[in-house]
Amino acid sequence: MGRKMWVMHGDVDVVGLEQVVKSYGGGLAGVTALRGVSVGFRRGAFTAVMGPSGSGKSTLLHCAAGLDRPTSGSVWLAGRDLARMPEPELTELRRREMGFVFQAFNLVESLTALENITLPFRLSGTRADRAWVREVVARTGLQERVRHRPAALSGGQQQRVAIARALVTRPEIVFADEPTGALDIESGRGVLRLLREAVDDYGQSVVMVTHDAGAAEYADEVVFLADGRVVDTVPHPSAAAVARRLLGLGG
Ligand SMILES: Nc1ncnc2c1ncn2[C@@H]1O[C@H](COP(=O)(O)OP(=O)(O)OP(=O)(O)O)[C@@H](O)[C@H]1O
Repeated sequence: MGRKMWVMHGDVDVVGLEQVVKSYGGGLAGVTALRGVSVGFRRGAFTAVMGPSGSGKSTLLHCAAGLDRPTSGSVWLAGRDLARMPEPELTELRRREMGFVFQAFNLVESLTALENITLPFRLSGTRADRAWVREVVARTGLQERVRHRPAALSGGQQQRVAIARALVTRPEIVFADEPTGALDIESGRGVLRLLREAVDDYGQSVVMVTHDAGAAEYADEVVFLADGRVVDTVPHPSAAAVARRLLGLGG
Protein backbone atom coordinates (compact mmCIF):
# COMPACT_ATOMS: atom_id res chain seq x y z
CA MET A 1 0.00 0.00 0.00
CA GLY A 2 2.74 2.38 1.07
CA ARG A 3 4.79 1.56 -1.96
CA LYS A 4 1.88 2.08 -4.35
CA MET A 5 1.28 5.48 -2.88
CA TRP A 6 4.87 6.53 -3.49
CA VAL A 7 5.01 5.03 -6.99
CA MET A 8 2.16 7.36 -7.93
CA HIS A 9 4.46 10.24 -7.01
CA GLY A 10 7.58 8.48 -8.23
CA ASP A 11 7.80 10.39 -11.50
CA VAL A 12 7.49 13.68 -9.70
CA ASP A 13 9.61 12.89 -6.64
CA VAL A 14 13.21 11.72 -6.72
CA VAL A 15 13.08 10.53 -3.10
CA GLY A 16 9.97 9.83 -1.05
CA LEU A 17 9.71 9.23 2.69
CA GLU A 18 6.65 7.43 4.05
CA GLN A 19 5.73 7.45 7.70
CA VAL A 20 9.38 7.62 8.73
CA VAL A 21 9.98 7.34 12.46
CA LYS A 22 13.51 7.65 13.82
CA SER A 23 14.30 7.10 17.48
CA TYR A 24 17.70 7.18 19.11
CA GLY A 25 18.32 5.06 22.20
CA GLY A 26 15.51 3.68 24.29
CA GLY A 27 13.73 4.05 27.62
CA LEU A 28 13.79 7.35 29.46
CA ALA A 29 16.92 8.53 27.70
CA GLY A 30 15.47 7.81 24.24
CA VAL A 31 14.83 10.59 21.73
CA THR A 32 12.39 10.43 18.82
CA ALA A 33 13.83 12.72 16.16
CA LEU A 34 11.24 11.98 13.43
CA ARG A 35 7.63 11.18 14.33
CA GLY A 36 6.05 9.81 11.15
CA VAL A 37 7.38 11.99 8.35
CA SER A 38 5.87 11.58 4.87
CA VAL A 39 7.37 13.89 2.29
CA GLY A 40 8.52 13.78 -1.32
CA PHE A 41 11.44 15.72 -2.76
CA ARG A 42 10.70 16.81 -6.30
CA ARG A 43 12.87 15.67 -9.18
CA GLY A 44 14.74 18.52 -10.87
CA ALA A 45 13.95 20.92 -8.04
CA PHE A 46 15.85 22.62 -5.22
CA THR A 47 14.20 21.90 -1.87
CA ALA A 48 15.27 23.49 1.41
CA VAL A 49 14.55 21.83 4.75
CA MET A 50 14.19 24.25 7.64
CA GLY A 51 13.05 24.25 11.24
CA PRO A 52 14.16 25.07 14.77
CA SER A 53 17.29 23.50 16.22
CA GLY A 54 16.60 19.87 17.14
CA SER A 55 13.50 19.63 14.92
CA GLY A 56 14.99 16.68 13.01
CA LYS A 57 16.41 18.30 9.84
CA SER A 58 19.72 16.43 9.76
CA THR A 59 18.03 13.19 10.78
CA LEU A 60 15.60 13.61 7.88
CA LEU A 61 18.45 14.22 5.45
CA HIS A 62 20.41 11.23 6.78
CA CYS A 63 17.37 8.93 6.47
CA ALA A 64 16.58 10.21 2.96
CA ALA A 65 20.18 9.53 1.93
CA GLY A 66 20.36 6.09 3.50
CA LEU A 67 23.13 7.28 5.86
CA ASP A 68 20.87 6.37 8.75
CA ARG A 69 18.10 3.76 8.92
CA PRO A 70 14.59 4.71 10.03
CA THR A 71 13.21 2.91 13.08
CA SER A 72 10.10 2.36 10.97
CA GLY A 73 8.70 3.58 7.66
CA SER A 74 10.10 3.59 4.13
CA VAL A 75 12.42 5.68 1.99
CA TRP A 76 11.86 5.25 -1.75
CA LEU A 77 14.46 6.00 -4.38
CA ALA A 78 14.29 4.62 -7.91
CA GLY A 79 11.55 2.20 -6.83
CA ARG A 80 13.65 0.72 -4.00
CA ASP A 81 13.13 1.01 -0.24
CA LEU A 82 16.40 2.23 1.29
CA ALA A 83 15.14 1.38 4.77
CA ARG A 84 15.25 -2.33 3.93
CA MET A 85 18.25 -2.45 1.63
CA PRO A 86 21.32 -4.48 2.69
CA GLU A 87 24.26 -2.26 3.61
CA PRO A 88 26.56 -3.12 0.67
CA GLU A 89 23.80 -2.33 -1.84
CA LEU A 90 23.01 0.86 -0.01
CA THR A 91 26.66 1.93 -0.14
CA GLU A 92 26.74 1.22 -3.87
CA LEU A 93 23.47 3.10 -4.43
CA ARG A 94 24.77 6.12 -2.48
CA ARG A 95 27.95 6.12 -4.53
CA ARG A 96 26.07 5.94 -7.82
CA GLU A 97 22.94 8.00 -7.22
CA MET A 98 23.78 10.54 -4.52
CA GLY A 99 26.12 13.46 -4.08
CA PHE A 100 26.88 15.01 -0.69
CA VAL A 101 27.90 18.48 0.43
CA PHE A 102 28.48 19.03 4.15
CA GLN A 103 29.14 22.10 6.26
CA ALA A 104 32.69 20.86 6.97
CA PHE A 105 33.56 20.31 3.25
CA ASN A 106 34.91 16.76 3.98
CA LEU A 107 37.71 16.91 1.43
CA VAL A 108 40.74 14.59 1.50
CA GLU A 109 43.61 16.84 2.61
CA SER A 110 46.35 14.83 0.89
CA LEU A 111 44.68 15.05 -2.53
CA THR A 112 44.57 17.99 -4.93
CA ALA A 113 41.27 19.69 -5.75
CA LEU A 114 41.04 17.76 -9.03
CA GLU A 115 41.83 14.45 -7.30
CA ASN A 116 39.12 15.22 -4.75
CA ILE A 117 36.65 16.00 -7.53
CA THR A 118 37.36 12.75 -9.37
CA LEU A 119 37.57 10.65 -6.19
CA PRO A 120 34.10 9.09 -6.72
CA PHE A 121 35.38 7.51 -9.95
CA ARG A 122 38.44 6.10 -8.20
CA LEU A 123 36.30 4.70 -5.40
CA SER A 124 33.93 2.97 -7.80
CA GLY A 125 36.64 1.90 -10.24
CA THR A 126 34.87 3.62 -13.13
CA ARG A 127 36.28 5.95 -15.75
CA ALA A 128 35.78 9.66 -15.40
CA ASP A 129 33.92 11.39 -18.21
CA ARG A 130 36.68 13.92 -18.90
CA ALA A 131 34.58 16.40 -20.82
CA TRP A 132 32.06 16.46 -18.00
CA VAL A 133 34.81 16.84 -15.38
CA ARG A 134 36.14 19.84 -17.33
CA GLU A 135 32.64 21.31 -17.55
CA VAL A 136 32.03 20.90 -13.80
CA VAL A 137 35.46 22.36 -12.93
CA ALA A 138 34.78 25.36 -15.19
CA ARG A 139 31.26 25.79 -13.85
CA THR A 140 32.52 25.83 -10.27
CA GLY A 141 35.20 28.36 -11.24
CA LEU A 142 38.07 26.14 -10.11
CA GLN A 143 40.19 26.00 -13.29
CA GLU A 144 43.07 27.91 -11.68
CA ARG A 145 42.93 25.95 -8.42
CA VAL A 146 42.68 22.29 -9.48
CA ARG A 147 46.30 21.49 -8.63
CA HIS A 148 46.07 22.91 -5.12
CA ARG A 149 45.40 20.90 -1.98
CA PRO A 150 42.46 21.89 0.25
CA ALA A 151 44.75 23.65 2.78
CA ALA A 152 45.71 26.14 0.05
CA LEU A 153 42.08 26.94 -0.81
CA SER A 154 39.64 29.34 0.84
CA GLY A 155 36.53 27.95 2.53
CA GLY A 156 34.37 29.00 -0.40
CA GLN A 157 36.74 27.33 -2.86
CA GLN A 158 36.81 24.15 -0.76
CA GLN A 159 33.03 24.02 -0.76
CA ARG A 160 33.02 24.54 -4.52
CA VAL A 161 35.34 21.51 -4.80
CA ALA A 162 32.85 19.56 -2.69
CA ILE A 163 30.01 20.64 -5.00
CA ALA A 164 32.01 19.65 -8.09
CA ARG A 165 32.69 16.26 -6.46
CA ALA A 166 28.97 15.87 -5.74
CA LEU A 167 27.98 16.68 -9.34
CA VAL A 168 30.67 14.81 -11.20
CA THR A 169 28.91 11.44 -11.15
CA ARG A 170 25.62 13.03 -12.33
CA PRO A 171 23.75 11.61 -9.32
CA GLU A 172 19.97 11.35 -9.01
CA ILE A 173 20.11 13.72 -6.08
CA VAL A 174 22.52 15.99 -4.21
CA PHE A 175 22.09 16.30 -0.44
CA ALA A 176 23.55 19.37 1.24
CA ASP A 177 23.64 19.77 5.04
CA GLU A 178 24.24 23.42 6.00
CA PRO A 179 26.55 23.93 2.99
CA THR A 180 27.00 27.63 3.78
CA GLY A 181 27.28 27.19 7.55
CA ALA A 182 31.07 27.67 7.66
CA LEU A 183 31.27 30.40 5.01
CA ASP A 184 31.10 34.19 4.95
CA ILE A 185 28.01 35.64 3.27
CA GLU A 186 29.63 36.28 -0.12
CA SER A 187 31.18 32.78 -0.44
CA GLY A 188 27.92 31.30 0.83
CA ARG A 189 25.96 33.07 -1.88
CA GLY A 190 28.41 31.71 -4.48
CA VAL A 191 27.78 28.18 -3.23
CA LEU A 192 23.99 28.67 -3.32
CA ARG A 193 24.15 30.07 -6.84
CA LEU A 194 26.05 26.94 -7.92
CA LEU A 195 23.44 24.64 -6.39
CA ARG A 196 20.72 26.70 -8.10
CA GLU A 197 22.52 26.44 -11.46
CA ALA A 198 22.91 22.68 -11.00
CA VAL A 199 19.12 22.49 -10.87
CA ASP A 200 18.38 25.02 -13.63
CA ASP A 201 21.09 24.07 -16.12
CA TYR A 202 21.70 20.36 -15.41
CA GLY A 203 18.25 19.30 -14.17
CA GLN A 204 19.83 18.15 -10.91
CA SER A 205 17.68 17.51 -7.81
CA VAL A 206 18.98 19.17 -4.63
CA VAL A 207 17.82 18.84 -1.02
CA MET A 208 19.48 21.26 1.41
CA VAL A 209 19.19 21.61 5.17
CA THR A 210 19.74 25.20 6.26
CA HIS A 211 19.19 27.60 9.15
CA ASP A 212 19.50 30.59 6.88
CA ALA A 213 16.30 32.20 5.56
CA GLY A 214 18.41 33.96 2.90
CA ALA A 215 19.70 30.58 1.69
CA ALA A 216 16.17 29.17 1.50
CA GLU A 217 15.33 31.93 -0.97
CA TYR A 218 17.40 30.07 -3.59
CA ALA A 219 15.11 27.02 -3.28
CA ASP A 220 11.94 26.17 -5.22
CA GLU A 221 10.25 24.99 -2.08
CA VAL A 222 10.84 24.96 1.68
CA VAL A 223 9.77 22.02 3.84
CA PHE A 224 9.39 23.12 7.47
CA LEU A 225 9.95 20.69 10.33
CA ALA A 226 9.00 21.16 13.96
CA ASP A 227 9.41 18.59 16.70
CA GLY A 228 10.04 15.74 14.26
CA ARG A 229 7.09 16.46 11.98
CA VAL A 230 6.61 18.21 8.64
CA VAL A 231 4.40 21.18 9.49
CA ASP A 232 4.42 23.17 6.26
CA THR A 233 5.62 23.27 2.66
CA VAL A 234 6.06 26.71 1.10
CA PRO A 235 6.68 27.12 -2.66
CA HIS A 236 8.85 29.95 -4.04
CA PRO A 237 9.79 31.27 -0.62
CA SER A 238 10.97 34.79 0.08
CA ALA A 239 13.55 35.23 2.85
CA ALA A 240 11.10 37.40 4.78
CA ALA A 241 8.30 34.80 4.58
CA VAL A 242 10.69 32.05 5.65
CA ALA A 243 12.00 34.11 8.58
CA ARG A 244 8.43 34.82 9.72
CA ARG A 245 7.44 31.14 9.45
CA LEU A 246 10.55 30.10 11.41
CA LEU A 247 9.83 32.61 14.12
CA GLY A 248 6.31 31.19 14.37
CA LEU A 249 7.84 27.73 14.91
CA GLY A 250 10.09 29.03 17.67
CA GLY A 251 13.24 28.80 15.49
N1 LIG B 1 23.01 10.10 17.05
C1 LIG B 1 22.10 10.60 17.87
N2 LIG B 1 21.90 10.06 19.10
C2 LIG B 1 20.97 10.53 19.95
N3 LIG B 1 20.16 11.59 19.66
C3 LIG B 1 20.31 12.17 18.47
C4 LIG B 1 21.28 11.72 17.51
N4 LIG B 1 21.18 12.51 16.41
C5 LIG B 1 20.20 13.41 16.67
N5 LIG B 1 19.68 13.20 17.89
C6 LIG B 1 18.59 13.97 18.51
O1 LIG B 1 17.50 13.98 17.61
C7 LIG B 1 16.87 15.26 17.59
C8 LIG B 1 16.91 15.85 16.19
O2 LIG B 1 18.26 16.09 15.84
P1 LIG B 1 18.71 16.68 14.42
O3 LIG B 1 20.19 16.82 14.45
O4 LIG B 1 18.10 15.88 13.35
O5 LIG B 1 18.01 18.10 14.46
P2 LIG B 1 18.31 19.39 13.57
O6 LIG B 1 16.99 20.01 13.28
O7 LIG B 1 19.19 19.03 12.43
O8 LIG B 1 19.09 20.29 14.62
P3 LIG B 1 20.19 21.46 14.39
O9 LIG B 1 19.48 22.54 13.62
O10 LIG B 1 20.50 21.90 15.77
O11 LIG B 1 21.33 20.85 13.65
C9 LIG B 1 17.60 16.11 18.63
O12 LIG B 1 16.91 16.04 19.83
C10 LIG B 1 18.95 15.43 18.73
O13 LIG B 1 19.51 15.63 20.01
